[in-house]
Amino acid sequence: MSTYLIKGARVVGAEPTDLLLRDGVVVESGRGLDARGARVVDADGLVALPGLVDLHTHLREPGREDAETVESGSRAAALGGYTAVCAMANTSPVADTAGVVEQVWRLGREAGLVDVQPIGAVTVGLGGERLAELGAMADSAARVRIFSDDGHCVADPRLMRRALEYVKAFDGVIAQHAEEPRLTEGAQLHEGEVSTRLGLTGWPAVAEEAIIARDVLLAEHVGSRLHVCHVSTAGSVEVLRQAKARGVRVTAEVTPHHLLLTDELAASYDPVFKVNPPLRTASDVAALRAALVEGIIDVVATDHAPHALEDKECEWAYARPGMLGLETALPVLLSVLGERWDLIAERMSRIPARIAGLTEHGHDPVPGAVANLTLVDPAARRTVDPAELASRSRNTPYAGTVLPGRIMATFLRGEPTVLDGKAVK
Ligand SMILES: NC(=O)N[C@@H](CC(=O)O)C(=O)O
Ligand SMILES: [Zn+2]
Ligand SMILES: [Zn+2]
Repeated sequence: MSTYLIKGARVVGAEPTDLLLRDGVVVESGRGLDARGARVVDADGLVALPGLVDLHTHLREPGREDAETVESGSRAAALGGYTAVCAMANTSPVADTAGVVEQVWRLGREAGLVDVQPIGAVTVGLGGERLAELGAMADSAARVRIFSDDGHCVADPRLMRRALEYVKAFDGVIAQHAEEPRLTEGAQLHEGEVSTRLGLTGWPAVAEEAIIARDVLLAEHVGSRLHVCHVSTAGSVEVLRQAKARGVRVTAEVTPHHLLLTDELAASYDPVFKVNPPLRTASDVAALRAALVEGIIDVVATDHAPHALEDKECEWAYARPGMLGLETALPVLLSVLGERWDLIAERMSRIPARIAGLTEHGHDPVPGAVANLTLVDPAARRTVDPAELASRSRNTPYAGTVLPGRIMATFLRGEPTVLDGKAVK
């Protein structure tokens, strides 16, 4: 294993210090450390953060390797400053057995760019009718702890209750895609002024809020952990606020795009802005930002959703929903929050690592910690160019946008996955 000396990094924004990485661990910190044969990484002006952890990534393998693979998605993640990602189960075949989650887990190990933690499906084939083999997935080599039918809502309250009860045995969590399907049939974008103006069927905020309200009550009733995926409305924030005040074991995530973009973009009819849940209004965006700062929303998760060209470059109504996120998440958060490094570390690394039970992740790079970290240049500004992305897909909503911050290096267990802003393999 190699030894690296990172010179002059501001750990979570503090005064510059050197960090010595050896045998996968941060072994020493302080000013003017002796290189002693270590490879030196100049981090002058850079901020060191604990490696980012994404609770919600679509890697598309197995099944849609044309859109993304475990390897290409892992590379995109490393370039985005991530050291761990949780891979959603809506692959083909669905990750609803020990065999499939172990396959994804093994592909992640082979790629070796980030830790890939598979999420297991809640129901067989995401069909919403029968519980999948949750226990077998938990006991597998992949040690699954998060279960989700993401892409679909576990709409049946009895199944949702049973899933919540089942995962208690191994401190698992159900991550719900909160969408009452009967309220979103044929929906094309957020139900509001813009949908009325365009004459398109809307996806009402209440379809999300009604499921969150039901699920926090179910989680409270059975004493289980619930995680709410991609929260997108001001009303959802209020439901979560009340549940948390009562002590319900609920956590929630928001995506970078729901913190920055609004439904006005749908008026362009450019399917790159089609996503589920849909982009909402400016007042929802403001409420989500405030909730993230306050902690009503616990984490930022990308919902990185790569899609092949033919699934995106078509008419709005036929386009698949979803947008890329891994390579732009931190720059978007910097533009939304500014250089609030401790808050960023909390929402993008420490808390997501805790929710996922990834004990090696989410620790600040200080002596004794596993050397999972990323180095960010906060002074850099970059124009997003889809052609430069490591993802196999091109569906970023930020093409041509100038965003602050650049990830200059990422280390996974002391080995660089990104150096000088480029992937090392
Ligand atoms: N977010 C999306 O619009 N799409 C996701 C599914 C999902 O996260 O619900 C996908 O798998 O493409
Ligand atoms: Zn979803
Ligand atoms: Zn998703």
